[in-house]
Amino acid sequence: MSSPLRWGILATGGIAVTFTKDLLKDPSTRGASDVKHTVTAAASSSSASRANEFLKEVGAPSEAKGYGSYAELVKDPNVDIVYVATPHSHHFQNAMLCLEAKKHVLCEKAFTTNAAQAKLLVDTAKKNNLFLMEAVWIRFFPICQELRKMASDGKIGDIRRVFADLSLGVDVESKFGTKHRMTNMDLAGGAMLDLGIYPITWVFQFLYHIQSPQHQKPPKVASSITKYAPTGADEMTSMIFTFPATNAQGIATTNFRVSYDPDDKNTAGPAIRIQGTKGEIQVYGPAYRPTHYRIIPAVDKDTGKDKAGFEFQDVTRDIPGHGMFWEADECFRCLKDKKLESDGMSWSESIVIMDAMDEVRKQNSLVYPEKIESTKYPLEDF
Ligand SMILES: NC(=O)C1=CN([C@@H]2O[C@H](COP(=O)(O)OP(=O)(O)OC[C@H]3O[C@@H](n4cnc5c(N)ncnc54)[C@H](OP(=O)(O)O)[C@@H]3O)[C@@H](O)[C@H]2O)C=CC1
Ligand SMILES: O=C1OC[C@@H](O)[C@H](O)[C@H]1O
Repeated sequence: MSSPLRWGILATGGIAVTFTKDLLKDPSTRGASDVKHTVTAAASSSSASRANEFLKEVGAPSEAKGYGSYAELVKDPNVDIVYVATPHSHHFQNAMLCLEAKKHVLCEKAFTTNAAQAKLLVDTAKKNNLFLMEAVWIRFFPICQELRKMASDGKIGDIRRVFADLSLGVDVESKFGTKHRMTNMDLAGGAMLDLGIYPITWVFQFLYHIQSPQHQKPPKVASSITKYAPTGADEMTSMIFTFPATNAQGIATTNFRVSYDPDDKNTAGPAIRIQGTKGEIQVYGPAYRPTHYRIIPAVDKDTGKDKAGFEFQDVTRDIPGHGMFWEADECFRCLKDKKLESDGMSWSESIVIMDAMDEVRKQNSLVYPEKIESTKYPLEDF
């Protein structure tokens, strides 16, 4: 495909601005010469003027159209793919709108509110021969690709355990209150769907994704949730995933009240530890935007002799922007190769993860309002 991929942006909130600015960066600044992106339209559910304001703010081409409804956006013949950037409560309805209008979709995380909705999106994409991907952007960071390759090449031996955390350390009452999308159950608020998806992704990258197909079995789940009493959203969630083919364990935690990095200086240590029989990979920086890793070789505990066969390494990888362009580049490449799904974030893996999060919610009686858990499409008055 030599012409640019033409993006439509559905919603104009915080992440839509960040993503679109990244998308419009010159690909050569990240060393990519095979991709081209443009923005041809954006829509805001509030007004066309908000959409036009957004297009100006992100520096979109002057011909890009601003719409006052999502329904108009998906009818635009100059849009190839839609980036869905609404709260997770709305992903199912919004992504269905796009797929039914025969548009390819990149849908923000968490994919949907439950696995049943995710399965329906996948069925609809398949039926309509469309590309669909959950926007778990870190999967496409070169640093993550490098670490997955290193681990699958056996550098740290058999991986037995992964610890991963993404916790904010905020005063929930003053920072979010009850209406913010992070705590509002009507918007599928809560730590797990918003933040927990990252530690879960780290666990899955190493204990599921890089495993051979016969080892890619859904994990057994044990979990505990503490709720934010005023709304019932989860504010502290800890999960243990045991993968049946290897018996390896992934411990994923997320928490609004304490931080993975309380002093913003990494004094607390790595946010992620990938532990193998020959050594350990430690990842620093927030789980959603890692920039730095260490590899620690293991020694034999009895003899003190090296077990690893490699030296300690401390590596920093700069990100030439926010880092969201890499997932957009993946969309371009998949479409160029006529692939409906990405190997980096496959449909089946998104569904296995949604299933695991459903199980965490079931174990802790965490239920969202019926309307946003519904698999009916379209839902009136949504
Ligand atoms: N990948 C990443 O790094 C990040 C991803 N996210 C994900 O992106 C999604 C959106 O998050 P974020 O941009 O921070 O959220 P914002 O609240 O900033 O924006 C959400 C936008 O969705 C639209 N919207 C439609 N219906 C509603 C509704 N009922 N309530 C609120 N907004 C609505 C609005 O746009 P309009 O009025 O134009 O229609 C709104 O501006 C979430 O799913 C989140 O998980 C968020 C932050 C970082
Ligand atoms: O995806 C995300 O990553 C960054 C966080 O600050 C944000 O809440 C979350 O949605």
